[in-house]
Amino acid sequence: MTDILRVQGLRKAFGGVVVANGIDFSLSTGAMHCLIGPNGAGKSSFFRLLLGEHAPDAGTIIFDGSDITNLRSFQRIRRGISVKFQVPGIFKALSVRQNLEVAFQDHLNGQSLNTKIHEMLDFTDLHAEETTPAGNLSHGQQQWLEIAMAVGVEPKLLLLDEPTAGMSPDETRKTGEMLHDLNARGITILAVEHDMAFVEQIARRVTVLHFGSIFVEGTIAEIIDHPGVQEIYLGTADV
Ligand SMILES: Nc1ncnc2c1ncn2[C@@H]1O[C@H](COP(=O)(O)OP(=O)(O)OP(=O)(O)O)[C@@H](O)[C@H]1O
Repeated sequence: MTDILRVQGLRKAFGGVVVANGIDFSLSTGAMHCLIGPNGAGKSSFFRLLLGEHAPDAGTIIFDGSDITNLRSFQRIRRGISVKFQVPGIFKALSVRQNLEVAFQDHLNGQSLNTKIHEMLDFTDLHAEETTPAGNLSHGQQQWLEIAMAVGVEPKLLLLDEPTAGMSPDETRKTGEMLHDLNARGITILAVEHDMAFVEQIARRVTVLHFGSIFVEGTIAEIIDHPGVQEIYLGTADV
């Protein structure tokens, strides 16, 4: 299987704070992968480096066979990277439909735009809320709308930063099913997540980030049993 993403020696510091300390990371095409690590490990910074929101001090990012290290964010998005950050990125005063229109209007128009909107309303189970202002949706529905906005443009790689934060157990389970569905449609998924039950539901492999470096990678069972991982979560590891 080919790698959709290959990161080598990625480094970034803000003054004395090193957020990426020579990250080497690969992601197979079609993977469902989780990135975990204690608070401040550098997970969100890693996403911002992948998306081009931070310029790295060193290292390379190869996406889908091309070096994208020096591309701007919009160019990376155009090549097929889509992201949903933790902070909701929906327009709360606009209706569900209008949010989807805003997300897709640069890529689709006319009947194809309408078809895609209906497909995404089905996918999120939000048909009944088509004209509801997005701010009136439940927390889970807002997150699903944003996932739909991120995937309607048919990305190759979807980055999700804590997609289930603040969700009820039911909403979390449903989100896991939606991600499996997207993965089955061919979208590679990399998610930052704290909820280990959710990690278990979606991830085939897990990478642990600690102090801006890859600490260990393995199956969920290997990660849960890894004594070093337990230590870094307890804050006693000397890495
Ligand atoms: N723009 C910035 N300038 C200075 N320091 C930053 C900047 N962005 C992040 N940091 C610092 O880098 C470290 C890593 O932050 P980051 O948000 O990437 O971690 P995280 O693993 O996503 O944490 P959490 O799980 O709490 O979201 C933190 O100490 C943070 O304060």
